[in-house]
This record gives sequence, structure tokens and C-alpha cells, in this order.
Amino acid sequence: MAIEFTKYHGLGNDFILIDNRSSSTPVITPEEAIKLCDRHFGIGADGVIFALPGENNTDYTMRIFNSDGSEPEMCGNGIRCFAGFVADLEGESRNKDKYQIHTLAGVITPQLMPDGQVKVDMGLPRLLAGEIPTTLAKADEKVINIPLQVAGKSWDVTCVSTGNPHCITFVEDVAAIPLEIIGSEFEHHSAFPQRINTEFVEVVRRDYVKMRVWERGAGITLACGTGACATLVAGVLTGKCDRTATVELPGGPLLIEWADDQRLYMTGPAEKVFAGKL
Ligand SMILES: N[C@@H](CCC[C@H](N)C(=O)O)C(=O)O
Repeated sequence: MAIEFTKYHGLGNDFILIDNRSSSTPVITPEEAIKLCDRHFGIGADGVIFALPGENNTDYTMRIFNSDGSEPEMCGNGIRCFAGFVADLEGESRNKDKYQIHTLAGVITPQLMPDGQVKVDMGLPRLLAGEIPTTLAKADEKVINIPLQVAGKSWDVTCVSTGNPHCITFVEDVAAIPLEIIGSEFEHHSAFPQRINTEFVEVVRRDYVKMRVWERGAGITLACGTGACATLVAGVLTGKCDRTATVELPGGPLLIEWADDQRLYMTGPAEKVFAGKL
């Protein structure tokens, strides 16, 4: 059976998108996703994203497999690519620029903007340890600047769920962090029963930070949308950032706002790279 796919990226965080609208089960298994994501023997990507029929009166359902085959709840860069992808699939029959997307983290709303960027209503961040989840505090307490021992060092971490789990550490010089050595140790730390995405952040100004990420199930990536949102929340909670800031990632900048209604808004690009057939 031939399966058509389109490769997209959001700031270098890259995905294989599959039109899965005729079935509510992904047409690719997690094992097949691992092979397709392989950068030497496959197409190469940080994950595979499926556009499925909408559940609970939404326009579509998005599911994603990480490059290790695990299934996360949400993907920020992925949902911007998803919006571009479904708009393309709809072609001339498209009658909206804002979609209600069902995800494992709830309903997320991306909007295609006239300048080609995608603005996403990412919903409410979750701050309690039990919601992340982490054992670094009691289930009903927040995790702000809590010491965590990793790689023989104590790191002050702040944890935020933006649908998926994030652990944020503010550092003096983000370029000096040996992410390739310590990232996996954070991801698999016993304090995080569902593993964790890890962000290291250097605050340049209250409205401009530099961030590098080690993603759960994917390792080092060039950008992470949910991670950029979690970074801003951690910056506000620790008194380091304003409620609107640019998060500069290795792949480029994302504009993040934690609005007065407490919802997170992320604005950034989604680029189609090529299409093909499996
Ligand atoms: N790159 C993504 C996040 C993808 C999921 C993540 N690896 C996880 O397992 O939670 C983003 O842009 O948000």
C-alpha cells in the first residue's frame, strides 16, 4: 500500500505528516515511525504526525509519534505544521483559517495568519507537581527552583506542563551546557515517572531569552514549541521574564505570550519541505 506524506518543519523541528483522515487509527506503527525518522536509513525527522478525523466536534485530531516511537500528548511546532498541512489538504474547499484540533492534551487552536506565520492558542499551563508529573514536590505543590541532582551537579529546576512535561533550568551561558551528555540523564531521572523534556535557558533581557532543548523521545532538537511556552511560564514564575517574550532557539525565534486570561499563545513559522510516497 502506498502512503503519501509531506515533510514539514517548524524552526528545524521536523516532521513527517500523514493524511490519516479516513481512519481513526494511525496508518503507521510506532516501529515504522522509528524507521521513517532515521536520518540515515529513513526520511529523517523528529517525529511522525497524523491528521485524523476530529473527535468531540473538533475539526481534526492530531496524534504524533516521537522518533523513538513513544507517543507524546502534544507538540507545539508540530501543531503549526499540522495547520499548514490540513489547509493544504483542504485546498480550494478551505473555509476557515482557525482550526479546533483534538490532541491528547485537550483542544488546541492554531490560526493561519495573513503573513504566513501560525499563531496557536496553547491553552492553560499546568503547574502542580502531580500534573507534570514529578515527585520533586507534593502533588498539589508547584515546582519552582527546586534542586535536582543530575550528572554529579545540583540544578535549580522549575517544572511546567504545557500538555507535555518540561523541566526548565536557568543558566548563565546556554552554549556551555553539554546537552548531548546530560540531556538523557534528565529525561530518565527517577523524579519524572513519564520522562521529561529539558530546557536550558539564558535570560538576555526580560523579553528575550535563549533556549536549548533535549526532548523526551527525540533528543536534541532545533526547537520545541511546548518547551518555549513552558520556558516563558518558568521565567515569569521565577521573576526573570515579562509575560511576553521572544524565545530564541537554535532553529530560530518563537514569540510567546502568557496572556491575562492565563492562556499561552505561540506564534511562529511552519514550512513545507517536500512531499513523497512511502
Ligand atoms: N517538539 C515538540 C514536542 C514534541 C513532543 C516531545 N518530544 C515529548 O515527548 O513531549 C514541540 O515543538 O512542542
